[in-house]
Amino acid sequence: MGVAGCGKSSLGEACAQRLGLRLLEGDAFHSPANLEKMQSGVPLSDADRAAWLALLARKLAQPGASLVLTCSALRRSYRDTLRAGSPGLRFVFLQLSESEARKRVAARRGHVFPASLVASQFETLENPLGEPGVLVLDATRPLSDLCDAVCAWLVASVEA
Ligand SMILES: Nc1ncnc2c1ncn2[C@@H]1O[C@H](COP(=O)(O)OP(=O)(O)OP(=O)(O)O)[C@@H](O)[C@H]1O
Ligand SMILES: O=C(O)[C@H](O)[C@@H](O)[C@H](O)[C@H](O)CO
Repeated sequence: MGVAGCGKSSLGEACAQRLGLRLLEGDAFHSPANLEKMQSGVPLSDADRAAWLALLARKLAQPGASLVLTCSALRRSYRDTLRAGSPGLRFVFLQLSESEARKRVAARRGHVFPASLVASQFETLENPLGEPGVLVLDATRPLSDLCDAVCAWLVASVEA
């Protein structure tokens, strides 16, 4: 989880590969209306995100589902929607400054999400620190370090 550009897709893919889990790209499940809204520079509202989060929660809660999901999950209530049917769910929060996020998003070409929307991501973001099952990582660390940290955390929590 985290704002646009924090590295969810990059780290999600690396972890899924390392752990032999399926990767579910949350962004692939946005409705055409949501995609169009973001593309035209309008931030999504709670109402816009509700059906998307409910769909992702259902996917996570499918029996036998063992997967890595990339999802912005910016607010506590959004994370609680995802947790509802999946009590073992863990979140990795990739923490990045607004200026670094804007730089990363602006450097991407052909992506639906414009750099002008980065500020709204930070206005919506509620830091998950202190919620159950959360690992906070500095998103500027090298990808392989981040992947090591996630895997070590997961293994430790399974063994505990
Ligand atoms: N640990 C990292 N260090 C440096 N650059 C990174 C790191 N992780 C990702 N990036 C770069 O930052 C950009 C955004 O990464 P990525 O697409 O994985 O983020 P995201 O959170 O999935 O973004 P979005 O939700 O907007 O699709 C990419 O150009 C990627 O190569
Ligand atoms: O909740 C949201 O506002 C969205 O999920 C965004 O975070 C983007 O889809 C994503 O980051 C793509 O760049």
